[in-house]
Amino acid sequence: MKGYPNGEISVFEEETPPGGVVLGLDGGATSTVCVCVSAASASIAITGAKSLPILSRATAGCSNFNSVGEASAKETLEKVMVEALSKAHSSHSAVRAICLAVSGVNHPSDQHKILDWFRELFPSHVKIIIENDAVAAMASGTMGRLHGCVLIAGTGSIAYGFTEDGRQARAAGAGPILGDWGSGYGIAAQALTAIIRAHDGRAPQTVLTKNILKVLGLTSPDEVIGWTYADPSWARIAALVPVVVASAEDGDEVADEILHCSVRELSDSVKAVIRRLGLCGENGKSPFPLVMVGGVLEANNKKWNIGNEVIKQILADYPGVSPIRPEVEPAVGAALVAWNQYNRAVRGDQIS
Ligand SMILES: Nc1ncnc2c1ncn2[C@@H]1O[C@H](COP(=O)(O)OP(=O)(O)OP(=O)(O)O)[C@@H](O)[C@H]1O
Repeated sequence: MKGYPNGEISVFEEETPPGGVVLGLDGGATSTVCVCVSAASASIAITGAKSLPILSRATAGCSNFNSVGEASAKETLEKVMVEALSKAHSSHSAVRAICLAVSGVNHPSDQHKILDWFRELFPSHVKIIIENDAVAAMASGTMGRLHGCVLIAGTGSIAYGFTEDGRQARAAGAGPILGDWGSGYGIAAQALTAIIRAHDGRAPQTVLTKNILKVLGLTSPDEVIGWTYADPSWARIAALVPVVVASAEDGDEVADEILHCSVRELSDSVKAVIRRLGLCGENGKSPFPLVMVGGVLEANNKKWNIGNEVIKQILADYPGVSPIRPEVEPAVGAALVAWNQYNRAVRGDQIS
């Protein structure tokens, strides 16, 4: 996920800030980002409550253990935390809380596994929160509050929801083989399939053929077969979505139908989560936020705006939805979750 302003990164000349630091991690299929922020409760007031002042930011590769294996995922997460701490002139002993929001965390056993990796690295009083990366995306739009729904559509897609009493539900996000047709990969895979079907005479001709061949530097649909086998990585395929959008905007019905299918899939995923959690209340109109994240939803195309079409479909059934497009990146959302938990615990201690 790209293009967030992320606020100013303060150059912290001194040692660890008084009051310690918290870490927020967003671990995705493409990259992992860790931000280090001051744990002090005054830090939000300083920034006018829009975000947290970021002391440092570090990036690394994929940390989804389903994709790269457990050893590599652990090494990546550890490396990115060490780098963020070092850039903030801080150390493990200054850490007060961490939120690791990592793709691939789908079950309590995944949370236990990752907790086992890091429990010994930090003092025992450090609060370590392990969540799916959708949690970071949600929190990036709500100042760390976990209530409402988040829809992510980048290379992959997932809808995730949270009730105020802590229940969670998700829909889609099972990967391209298990039908995430609303994702960037899903859209592009359908477009490539449409080219092959048209070439065979099994489906109508489409301008997608000319447009995609041009972008890939190929001359015949037969060559598309070799192109996909050469490197079937999800992000490489998903990168073709802008060609599908441009073809639809030029009036191609096949491309247009693929985008409509994506809108249906994405809005159906959100609606399923809303229904299962009862987020819309008994009258169906209770207000709740819907955070929208990812390249497929964020793009501001000439005519075809997938994000806006998804919002329209959801509002038609659930008028209480307030769409939010976050101004900070998901790693900052993860830091807000850790910051909130830590400061809530500190306030609790002060009261008791
Ligand atoms: N103008 C556009 N309109 C629609 N989609 C676009 C546009 N530009 C880029 N995209 C798509 O956005 C997707 C990438 O989004 P993003 O960068 O959020 O994904 P990612 O972070 O790599 O994936 P994930 O969130 O699944 O880890 C790709 O499918 C890309 O083709």
